[in-house]
Amino acid sequence: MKIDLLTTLREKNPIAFNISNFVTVQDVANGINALGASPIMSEEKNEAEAMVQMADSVTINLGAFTEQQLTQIETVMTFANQYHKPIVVDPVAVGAVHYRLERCNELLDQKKVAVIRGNAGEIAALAGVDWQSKGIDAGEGTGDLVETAKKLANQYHCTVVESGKTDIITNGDAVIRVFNESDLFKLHVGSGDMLSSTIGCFVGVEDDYFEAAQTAVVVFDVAGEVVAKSMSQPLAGSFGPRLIDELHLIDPKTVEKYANFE
Ligand SMILES: Nc1ncnc2c1ncn2[C@@H]1O[C@H](COP(=O)(O)OP(=O)(O)O)[C@@H](O)[C@H]1O
Ligand SMILES: Cc1ncsc1CCOP(=O)(O)O
Ligand SMILES: [Mg+2]
Repeated sequence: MKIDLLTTLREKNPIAFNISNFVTVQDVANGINALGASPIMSEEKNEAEAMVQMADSVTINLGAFTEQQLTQIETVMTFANQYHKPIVVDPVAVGAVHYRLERCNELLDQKKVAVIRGNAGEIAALAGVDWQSKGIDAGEGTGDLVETAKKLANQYHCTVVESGKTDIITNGDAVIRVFNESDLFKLHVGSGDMLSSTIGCFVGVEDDYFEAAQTAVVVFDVAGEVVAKSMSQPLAGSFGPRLIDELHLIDPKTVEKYANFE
């Protein structure tokens, strides 16, 4: 666990190119900016090469893609592979919508990605493991969460972050479990999108994507935990802005103090 990557990130201010969704794009942009990276979003295929050339990483969120945006996504991922820029994929609701699963499988079969970050339902769907997803949420299942994440990581030779009460991070062999968590994450639509984009920020400054993902998850989860502990009641509308506040304020010593992982 390289917690000092947070200092490196704030020194380098990496450009994090995000193809986002209209639901959470502002939270994602503000979370990246607060953390210390530099967000840029685009929906225009014709500027894909320029965007990828200047970016340190690319995060692809499949939350609300259209047929036209899928063409932009394919173009961006092609340039990201060509220019050796790490790609993070957030496969929103692929466990609930077969069309999305098919498109995401095609992208993963054709392009090289650094990290896939999803909830248990999304990771299980991509790994071909039986699970009952529920819309954008994890849903229910009996599959082994660790084996499912490892299977997908080995399927695409990448790092997988399977988020949940315990976040599971694996490169297909080693496994890190992060126990920091807060129920308030579930109250805030966009928590997963923000986690994926946070991972995008860290893979932009660290070539060991397994390490980068670990630090991103711990920083993000500890930030959420610190905010939740400061709130006397679960205020759904306040958690998001306070999480962005904490992503700006949190320092490596606080992360070190509260980090709970194995
Ligand atoms: N049941 C839970 N209890 C506490 N924290 C959770 C729970 N599920 C997810 N989280 C946290 O919420 C954040 C977003 O993860 P998740 O909700 O799984 O993604 P998504 O929003 O894409 O479904 C992660 O930091 C994760 O640790
Ligand atoms: C509600 C919704 N619909 C399409 S994308 C989206 C946001 C999903 O955000 P998260 O997966 O972080 O909860
Ligand atoms: Mg999600």
